[in-house]
Amino acid sequence: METLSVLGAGTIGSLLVKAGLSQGYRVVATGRSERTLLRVKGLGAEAITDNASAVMRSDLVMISVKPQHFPELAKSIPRELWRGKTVISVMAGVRLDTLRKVMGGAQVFRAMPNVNAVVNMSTTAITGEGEAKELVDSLFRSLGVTYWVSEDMMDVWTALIGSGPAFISEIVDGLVLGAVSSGMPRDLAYSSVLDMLKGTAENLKNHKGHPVEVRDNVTTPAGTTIRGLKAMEERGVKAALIETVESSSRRASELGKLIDERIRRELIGED
Ligand SMILES: NC(=O)C1=CN([C@@H]2O[C@H](COP(=O)(O)OP(=O)(O)OC[C@H]3O[C@@H](n4cnc5c(N)ncnc54)[C@H](OP(=O)(O)O)[C@@H]3O)[C@@H](O)[C@H]2O)C=CC1
Ligand SMILES: O=C(O)[C@@H]1CCC=N1
Repeated sequence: METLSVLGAGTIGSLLVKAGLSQGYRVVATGRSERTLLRVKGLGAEAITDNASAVMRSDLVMISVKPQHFPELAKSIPRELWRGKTVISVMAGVRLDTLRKVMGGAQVFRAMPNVNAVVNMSTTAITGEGEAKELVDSLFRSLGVTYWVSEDMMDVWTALIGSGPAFISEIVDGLVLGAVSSGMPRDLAYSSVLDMLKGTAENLKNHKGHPVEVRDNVTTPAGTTIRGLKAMEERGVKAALIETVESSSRRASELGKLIDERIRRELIGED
């Protein structure tokens, strides 16, 4: 049985632990706090604090600490331990080039799943090269669907798909509040808006054309929809959504640069 380690078994790391277990790996997970360790133990993984030992014992290593914690994590693992390992980072922004600087001799991939992995509906982008490609793909397929993309798509993917569930949740909350404000009980509004969201996604997928065509099919002249659309235009909802993704994507590349600079300075000794 092969061993997979998950360094940083938090929100996403725990889902990676579940994926590893479901694929038949022996899983070693790391964390700092008792709470994190207890949670992954409950999932059926071995839980430890020693990252170096976890890497040493595994064939496949997933890195799921926050990007800001990566330099500290990297410092705690002797470089020679990475040789021959397959490593998958899910950290936002941190580039393959930066990871390879730290993990010379490893086969390195980046993946960007989303929290919908909790219901096996993650939409995961993966980038990287090497013979482990199929193995990496099948791990993430156990959490939903996968797309292989070039690395220059990863920052915008992180914004659109990684952070996307937060943006959609915010929109859902706004719609529900609108219904409550118009007299509908909250529970009814919430459950019906989720069904409508699912139905709209299926409808758009089936339609295959541009989403504005579906919008126009709903919009009766002088009817109800056009009044709502006008309010959206007046409040700049579309512009706000464009800026949401742009801004979030800029942050991903900013994080990537910051971590790269820290790795160069603190681990490679470059100025
Ligand atoms: N949340 C999301 O929807 C997504 C997140 N990501 C990426 O996943 C990564 C993790 O995010 P998320 O799961 O939300 O964050 P969490 O804070 O939930 O998880 C990070 C975990 O890392 C652990 N950790 C930190 N430093 C160390 C260390 N030195 N050794 C061992 N464990 C350590 C923390 O342990 P402890 O709690 O014990 O301190 C924590 O459990 C990020 O890089 C993020 O960019 C990617 C896609 C989606
Ligand atoms: O907010 C973040 O930085 C992470 C990356 C994608 C989702 N959550």
